[in-house]
Amino acid sequence: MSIYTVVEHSELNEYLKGYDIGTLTGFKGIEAGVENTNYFVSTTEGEFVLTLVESVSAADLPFILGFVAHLSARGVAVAQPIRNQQGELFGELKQKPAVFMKRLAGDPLDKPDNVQCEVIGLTLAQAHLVAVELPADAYQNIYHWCRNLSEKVLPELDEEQAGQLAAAVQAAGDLPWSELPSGPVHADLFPDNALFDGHNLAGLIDFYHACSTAYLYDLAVTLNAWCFDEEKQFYDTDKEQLLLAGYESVRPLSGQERQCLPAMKRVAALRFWLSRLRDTLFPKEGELITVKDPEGKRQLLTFLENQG
Ligand SMILES: Nc1ncnc2c1ncn2[C@@H]1O[C@H](COP(=O)(O)OP(=O)(O)OP(=O)(O)O)[C@@H](O)[C@H]1O
Ligand SMILES: N[C@@H](CCO)C(=O)O
Repeated sequence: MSIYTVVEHSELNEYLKGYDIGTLTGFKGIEAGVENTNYFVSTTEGEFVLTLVESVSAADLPFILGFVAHLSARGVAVAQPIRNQQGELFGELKQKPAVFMKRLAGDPLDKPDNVQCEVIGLTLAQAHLVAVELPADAYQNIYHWCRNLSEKVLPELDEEQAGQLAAAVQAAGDLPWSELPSGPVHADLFPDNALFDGHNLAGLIDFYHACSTAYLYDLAVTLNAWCFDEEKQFYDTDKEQLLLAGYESVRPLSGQERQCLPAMKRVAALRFWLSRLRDTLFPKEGELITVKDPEGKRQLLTFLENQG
């Protein structure tokens, strides 16, 4: 469980006065999640989720929340952000940016099935199609991000892992990043960021990694997260084909994107190996914190490297 910032009843009551979503009837810290503080909030008007944003600064939120609001307005299945009485998508509580979203009905997935993989592929492509309408602000060069973080992490690794990490970072730099179609993307579309009710997708959540970068990177992150079983060390090719088919039914890949996909899956594995290493080696302070195991992502990278 990750609750970095504790909110008292009186503080939430006061904060709610800036919104037109009723008065507080109850709230509870949410166990899932790694990076932000989340509460389920019940009011006289309905059910909401309050996020105290710990992982990015307020300066990043107009892009992130503007992206989510745009997806929601264009009919993509996402949690709808709530505006306050000033029309803003976030305010401040306990000196943290604070966001209200409508609470979705479904549950986060643990192990997706084949149909859910197809649905998520289709939804991801819908998001990419609609993202094209927005300026590609907050561009993130994933290769530079990996290279910078690797410099911090490398001295802490044994020789074998350091060698693997350095080689993977170098390979990430070989991709033709500037030629690949880019725009705003989710960038962290793991199964726990998609709420499903059976096979019905209630919506995508947790856009706090959103940035503008190659759509293919977003697809690779999603493929790895939905199709690779970290416990069994098994990349499910049926799921991969279905997710890709769902995606391409809406947004077919170009020849160049298709050619770059295997290398991009390795970049996506590297990216999350690095962030999990960072969170393990340099943990944030907090009340109750969950850190995911970096080893699963290193093994995924090894698996993908062996595939060639
Ligand atoms: N709009 C929503 N509707 C219903 N439940 C939600 C909603 N937003 C968040 N949740 C719940 O809160 C949990 C944590 O949310 P979220 O994944 O955004 O947290 P986080 O700390 O940013 O996590 P992550 O580790 O994925 O970065 C989700 O797993 C889900 O149970
Ligand atoms: N989805 C990430 C954690 C939050 O970004 C991971 O599994 O490492």
